[in-house]
Amino acid sequence: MHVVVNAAMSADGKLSTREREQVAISGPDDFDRMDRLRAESDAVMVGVGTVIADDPSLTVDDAARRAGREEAGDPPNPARVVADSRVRTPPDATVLDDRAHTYLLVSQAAPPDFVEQMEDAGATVIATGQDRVELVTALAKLEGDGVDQLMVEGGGELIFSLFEEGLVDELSVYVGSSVIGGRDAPTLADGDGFVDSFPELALSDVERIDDGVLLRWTVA
Ligand SMILES: NC(=O)C1=CN([C@@H]2O[C@H](COP(=O)(O)OP(=O)(O)OC[C@H]3O[C@@H](n4cnc5c(N)ncnc54)[C@H](OP(=O)(O)O)[C@@H]3O)[C@@H](O)[C@H]2O)C=CC1
Ligand SMILES: Nc1nc(O)c(N)c(N[C@@H]2O[C@H](COP(=O)(O)O)[C@@H](O)[C@H]2O)n1
Repeated sequence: MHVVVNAAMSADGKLSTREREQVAISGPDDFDRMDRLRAESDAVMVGVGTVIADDPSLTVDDAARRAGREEAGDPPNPARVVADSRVRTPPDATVLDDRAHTYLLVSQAAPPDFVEQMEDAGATVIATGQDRVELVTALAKLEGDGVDQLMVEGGGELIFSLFEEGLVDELSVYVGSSVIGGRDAPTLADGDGFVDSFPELALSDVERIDDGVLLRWTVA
């Protein structure tokens, strides 16, 4: 499996505000690039924090791209993947609509009636880990289901864990021209943070887009 993390942050490294409200950091061209990346992926993943904060669709906006996927024998939209240890995804969340298939990655601590509710909504539930989703096993199961190209959009808690587990192959960060601030505002990689050994990146590309810059790295 090839895992690409793609996110947008303010000039001061924030993914959104301290109130965790969605902010349009990307401009139109970067949102279009993100749409293309979604269309090229087998699945798009977020943490449940992003589902609760943003209620995203995680679908492909451009009709021609959806048609292109269908011509290639794929569903119009990539699958959606939510890391959600205890099933906090609201039953009316947009990620559960019928535009794409959805995988819910849960832990053994997920309440069975909540799991059943998600399955009734059409989601495929994958349980790994005691209290928290065990990402290595969960991603291996997704790969077994045909997910070769996985795009991860965030947020910072999930991105940190993926780096911690050595699961990230590429990182694309759009840096927008705004300052959000806030010591408690989410950053690109939150979690507990690294203290003595840090994932090493190799810069592969720098591109000006809209009024910001796209930085691309591969993970060593
Ligand atoms: N600018 C951008 O590009 C983007 C911005 N955002 C913003 O980010 C914010 C949300 O980010 P954040 O709060 O960090 O939430 P995340 O989306 O990273 O979700 C974190 C939650 O995922 C669940 N989870 C399950 N398994 C794991 C695991 N192994 N490791 C880590 N998390 C796991 C945890 O909840 P539990 O323990 O219950 O399972 C955790 O609290 C929002 O404000 C959103 O707007 C989000 C995406 C992109
Ligand atoms: N690439 C990017 N740039 C931004 O400025 C953003 N705010 C985000 N957020 C991500 O996009 C999701 C919303 O997408 P939908 O169109 O609703 O599917 C949001 O949940 C974040 O993952 N990304």
